[in-house]
Amino acid sequence: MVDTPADTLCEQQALSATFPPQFLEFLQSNHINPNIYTMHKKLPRYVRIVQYAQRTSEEIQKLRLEVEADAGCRVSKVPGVPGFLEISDQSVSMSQINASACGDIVGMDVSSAIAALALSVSPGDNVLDLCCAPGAKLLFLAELLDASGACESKRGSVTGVDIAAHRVATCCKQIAKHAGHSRGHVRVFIEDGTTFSTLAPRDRWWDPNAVAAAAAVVANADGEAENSGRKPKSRRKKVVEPGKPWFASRPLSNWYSNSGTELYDRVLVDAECTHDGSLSHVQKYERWGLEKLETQVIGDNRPTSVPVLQSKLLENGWRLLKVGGTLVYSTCSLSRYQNEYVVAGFLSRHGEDEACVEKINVLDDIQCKGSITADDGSVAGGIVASSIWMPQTDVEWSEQGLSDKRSLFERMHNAARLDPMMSNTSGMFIARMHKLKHSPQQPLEDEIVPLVALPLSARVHAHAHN
Ligand SMILES: C[S@@+](CC[C@H](N)C(=O)[O-])C[C@H]1O[C@@H](n2cnc3c(N)ncnc32)[C@H](O)[C@@H]1O
Repeated sequence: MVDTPADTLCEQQALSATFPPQFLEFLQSNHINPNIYTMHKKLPRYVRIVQYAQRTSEEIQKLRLEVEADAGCRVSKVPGVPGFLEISDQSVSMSQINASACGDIVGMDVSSAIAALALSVSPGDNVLDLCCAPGAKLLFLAELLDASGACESKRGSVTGVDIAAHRVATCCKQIAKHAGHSRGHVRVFIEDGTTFSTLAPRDRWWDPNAVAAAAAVVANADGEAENSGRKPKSRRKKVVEPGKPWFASRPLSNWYSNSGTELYDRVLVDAECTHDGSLSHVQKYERWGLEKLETQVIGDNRPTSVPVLQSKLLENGWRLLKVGGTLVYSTCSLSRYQNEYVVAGFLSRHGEDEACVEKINVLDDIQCKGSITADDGSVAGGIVASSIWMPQTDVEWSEQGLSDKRSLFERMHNAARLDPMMSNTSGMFIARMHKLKHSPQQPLEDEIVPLVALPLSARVHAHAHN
């Protein structure tokens, strides 16, 4: 069904009436188009097929048809994004799909998949996920690593870090439920990603004979890791404690008794943000009470404190990355203060000989594969990325006070935005960075800031309403 301009206008007016004024002001001061929230019902729902690489094409086709029958609408594969299905009707609930209850599929937006795929995980990589909970990307990365042949090469690991204990508990539960074979590579820490310093597991730590033992590790509902049966009772239960990792696999925990010597090959900084681009996140507040949008999304002066946190997470992720390695910085915010200005601040501390923002090849692949086509030949859409934000004219550069900073924006032109108004996905910013050499010296704590802070007037305003 095609919307008329009158439909769209009504939706926009309804939005202005429903969102709390402070949230609308936050959108305005962050240059975020409020109309993105009219897209939620128009976008498809995306799901990921768990353990995709281990399934035959016949099994995948059978699963797709089962999901289609339960959903009662068209379900198609997403071109260029292996293992993802698109359910054409966003209002379909996961609870009505049997494959979800059986753990064969999990809900995950394609924008998140693109952020993880942008890392280009290769066989044997040691991957660090610095803001990992509740674990959607971590699980996907573990599967990608497994599918890349980690099992055969006996190398590779995924290390998750998150500061929020309750979210790590959910992450551990997800690993226990869905990671299957790939859990043999995973460990998770409750720690502050801005100071996390544990190095990657040593090369060739992994013993295929121990995979069965890894399967005996489960996480209970409180986020406690248990080893079933084998150890004396006194040692059986390990509560996940700050500073101590929860191991999804015994071989990895055996390794941990030795100290790490390696930096990471791949680092994902899927940073804490105001989640304003995640349409499903904002949608949840319709059930929880829209007034909570103010306290939880923009309360505690978050619009100004979060970009500083993001800059510190990015800086620490970079410190832990090998020369020759790849770091992906992503957020599900569409605020330039949390995206372009954070990356520009980072590039101002790391010269062209140290850091280069690379093309996100997977986006090209997805976009060139074009529209999503169902088996019946009908076209459902297609994923389209937008360029980063930057002033367009000389006047705009000087108005923004960025005339002498152009080169920083030019250096990041390969980063991308997924804007729900045109991307056919939820909102996401993705920058993929290649490390050319180590920094001669680490920046001082108070130097680690975004290039531009939220203007004072907007800051005072957000603060005055708290
Ligand atoms: C956007 S969410 C991450 C989503 C996750 N990557 C996924 O795909 O499921 C951001 C996460 O950052 C975590 N976080 C916030 N501050 C942090 C810090 N200082 N160190 C590590 N994690 C932090 C939050 O607890 C939250 O789980």
